[in-house]
Amino acid sequence: MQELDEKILRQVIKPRPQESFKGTFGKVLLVGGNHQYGGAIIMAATAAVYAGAGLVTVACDPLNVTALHTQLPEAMVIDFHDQTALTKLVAQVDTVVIGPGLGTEAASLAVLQTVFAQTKAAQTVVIDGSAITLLAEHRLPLSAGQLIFTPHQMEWQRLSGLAIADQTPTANQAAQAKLGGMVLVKKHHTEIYASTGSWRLPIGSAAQAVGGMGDTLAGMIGGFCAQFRTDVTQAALAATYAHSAIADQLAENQYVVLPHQISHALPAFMKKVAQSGPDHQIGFMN
Ligand SMILES: NC(=O)C1=CN([C@@H]2O[C@H](COP(=O)(O)OP(=O)(O)OC[C@H]3O[C@@H](n4cnc5c(N)ncnc54)[C@H](OP(=O)(O)O)[C@@H]3O)[C@@H](O)[C@H]2O)[C@@H](O)CC1
Ligand SMILES: Nc1ncnc2c1ncn2[C@@H]1O[C@H](COP(=O)(O)OP(=O)(O)O)[C@@H](O)[C@H]1O
Ligand SMILES: [Mg+2]
Repeated sequence: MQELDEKILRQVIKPRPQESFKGTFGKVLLVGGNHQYGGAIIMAATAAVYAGAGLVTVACDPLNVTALHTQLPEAMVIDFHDQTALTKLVAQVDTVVIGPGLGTEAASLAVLQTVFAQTKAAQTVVIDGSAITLLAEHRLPLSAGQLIFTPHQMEWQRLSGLAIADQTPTANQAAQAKLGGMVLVKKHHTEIYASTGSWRLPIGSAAQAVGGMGDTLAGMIGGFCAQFRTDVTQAALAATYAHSAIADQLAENQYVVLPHQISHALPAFMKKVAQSGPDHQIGFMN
């Protein structure tokens, strides 16, 4: 297992080409946010927008639209119960993030089935939160897209069948091989498994143990994969590293770090990375 380090940031986050427009930087659809968990999809969408995705659309329960637009007017929105609109939109995006606050009721399952059935091999699909729990409960046919699973340890237990105590690197790698795609087992020192290797995140702290922290990571991964799509694995690794690197910088002066603070810090952090040389310590606050 390789230690992930700061180099991954510079490998992925480059100065933007000036000959460009919003379409150059990718289209992301985020699906989730039922009646109970509107905050989750707002945090995920905020992360995708602040990470630099060119166009961001949210498919959620219409109850959350006013709250979403109050925080994030940059995002477009559709009702996730509208199967026709959802199907049409899935076909138009590069990346789908599904699961933050999706819930596990019948309507949530129908939404997940539509997204899985409509996504194609060229698309990246980030599967988080309730989508992982639903998948573990219902054993659905998987999406044809490039899959990135982002379970916390209990979600990984549900999906892989490995009890938390048995989630060793060897067992996790074998479970990833069976599942396909990329798997981030989120915890203190998150582990990432892909068919091309495995990585351990050596940074991050208990200041991040706040609801919504994973929703924010899922949105960041979506934003990075859509924008830096030449290598989706590298993009997901860079997003994971950036999420905790920003949290560590904020935690120098804060007892807890709120998920939205990571998103709000992203543009300045990414600017520093894009203009930094190989020996430069990246600190967006200094
Ligand atoms: N503001 C919002 O709208 C928010 C909405 N959210 C949305 O809620 C949905 C449900 O997601 P969820 O993660 O909250 O619940 P679930 O999947 O039942 O897992 C919790 C169970 O697993 C256990 N557990 C063991 N190890 C663990 C570990 N390392 N990390 C975490 N848990 C661990 C844990 O143990 P316990 O805490 O009880 O000791 C408990 O028994 C999902 O869609 C998500 O996006 C949230 O993001 C919050 C903010
Ligand atoms: N003690 C900790 N040390 C480092 N990272 C942590 C710690 N606690 C939580 N995190 C990080 O916070 C995120 C939590 O994800 P998740 O449980 O899905 O949150 P939520 O669903 O509430 O958004 C993960 O990225 C995890 O690695
Ligand atoms: Mg989560």
